[in-house]
Amino acid sequence: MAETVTPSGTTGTLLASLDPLLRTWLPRQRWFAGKGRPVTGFTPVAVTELLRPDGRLGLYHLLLRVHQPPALGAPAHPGDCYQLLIGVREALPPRLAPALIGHVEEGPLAGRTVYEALYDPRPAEVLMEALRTRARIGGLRFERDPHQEIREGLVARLMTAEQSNSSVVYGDTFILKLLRRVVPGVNPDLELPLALAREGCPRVPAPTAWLHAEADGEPAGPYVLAVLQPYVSGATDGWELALRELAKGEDFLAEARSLGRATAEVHTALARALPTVTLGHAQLQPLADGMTERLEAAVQAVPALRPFERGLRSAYTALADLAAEGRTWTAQRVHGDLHLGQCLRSPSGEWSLIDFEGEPARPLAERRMAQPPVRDIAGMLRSFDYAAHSATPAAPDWAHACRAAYCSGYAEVAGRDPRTDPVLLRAYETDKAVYEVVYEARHRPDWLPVPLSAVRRLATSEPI
Ligand SMILES: Nc1ncnc2c1ncn2[C@@H]1O[C@H](COP(=O)(O)OP(=O)(O)O)[C@@H](O)[C@H]1O
Ligand SMILES: O=P(O)(O)O[C@H]1O[C@H](CO)[C@@H](O[C@H]2O[C@H](CO)[C@@H](O)[C@H](O)[C@H]2O)[C@H](O)[C@H]1O
Repeated sequence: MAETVTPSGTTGTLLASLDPLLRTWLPRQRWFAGKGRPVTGFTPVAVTELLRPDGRLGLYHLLLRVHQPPALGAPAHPGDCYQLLIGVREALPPRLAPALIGHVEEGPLAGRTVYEALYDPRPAEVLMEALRTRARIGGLRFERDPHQEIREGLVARLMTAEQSNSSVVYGDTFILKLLRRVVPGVNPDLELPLALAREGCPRVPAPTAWLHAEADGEPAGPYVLAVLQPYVSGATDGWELALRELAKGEDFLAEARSLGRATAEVHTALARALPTVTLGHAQLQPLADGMTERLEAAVQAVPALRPFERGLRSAYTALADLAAEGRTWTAQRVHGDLHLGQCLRSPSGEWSLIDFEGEPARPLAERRMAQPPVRDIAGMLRSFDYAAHSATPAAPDWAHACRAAYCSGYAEVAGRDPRTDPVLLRAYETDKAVYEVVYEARHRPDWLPVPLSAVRRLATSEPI
């Protein structure tokens, strides 16, 4: 992509002054995916001046390629591209102290303070105004659904939740998600909600506006940088709600059933909106091989898995055997990373599904592939199990009942019960549990017993 030279200075000098500050600040951010490897430099992909720094405030939009040595055993890589919004002020007021990036020592911004601009309502409102007016600034294209209105003057606040990206809420009316690690091409976080909106599916907030950056010479097309959706005000996510009911000793059957119905509504609409394919032996064998390879890598990383390896492997060979006998399955676009935390319940009891990005660590092309819908169902079944095993004492019967209610709800809408396909379901649930073992070993070792208890069950193929 051609870089946008800022009107009041050159990209080079701006970056030279930011470089030492970003090297220490960037790896500390929750959304920075390259943790554990030093940052050795930056290349600008695009730098756009959104507000010229005057005595009070300046604002830059940056797309930066971040150079790092490759992870051990990984091939050389040009570096991930990140989206940053950098504010410039003479000094930061105390309320913006957590946003500090540092003090610039040299160049045109010498003596100024730079900071993470999303913490500051004013720059966040500049973004909203650009979306509202469908602005074109440098290579940035702010787009809006012409049928949806955005009221002027909505007050912005940054969400403080632990996230892979960053979100700003505007007056309890909209939420803007800024993607942090970006790649050129269609992003399922915009693609799927737009497709669902076209189908009239009410289970996903319909995108109101979005931000693209031109990507000259990139065959995949422009970057998707941000998506604005209606904010589900007063919502509680499914994970919080499930834990709350568990703590009260209450069942979660009606909600689990309703979540099953919501998942099926989304799957049915996606199957109408986007192509479906039939998976036979030629597709299933590599899919089962991929699951086996992930298991082998997981056993290397987490030796506690070793006693179960043989039993878990049998889940994948059973799937490949069925395919070899001529069994086929339909695949379609799916959510790709569904769990209770991705389900929001409005105060009136309606469920919405959010975050269609898929597993962010996987390549875009893989995240956009058609997959058996059971993949999402397996994710939700694991989530009920997670909730039940994080309660004290663990409540396996609670999980069992929720899982059954969820499948029944799904069947009511989709016309097919996932439990009638136990081999496929077990393979996907096993793959997810193995992923979770690695995830917990890396990020939350105290939680490792939760997926390990499922591994024990799945290795002996107990039915759900
Ligand atoms: N439409 C929405 N209405 C209300 N809250 C939302 C909405 N979309 C997202 N959120 C909140 O923002 C959080 C992060 O959103 P998500 O899309 O999962 O971002 P990330 O990919 O960074 O994890 C969610 O956990 C939820 O609490
Ligand atoms: O939400 P993310 O896309 O960042 O997903 C990652 O983190 C999740 C935890 O926050 C993790 O989910 C696992 O723990 C959840 C409870 O905290 C549980 O509801 C999920 O079922 C379980 O998989 C997810 O695996 C990981 O990719």
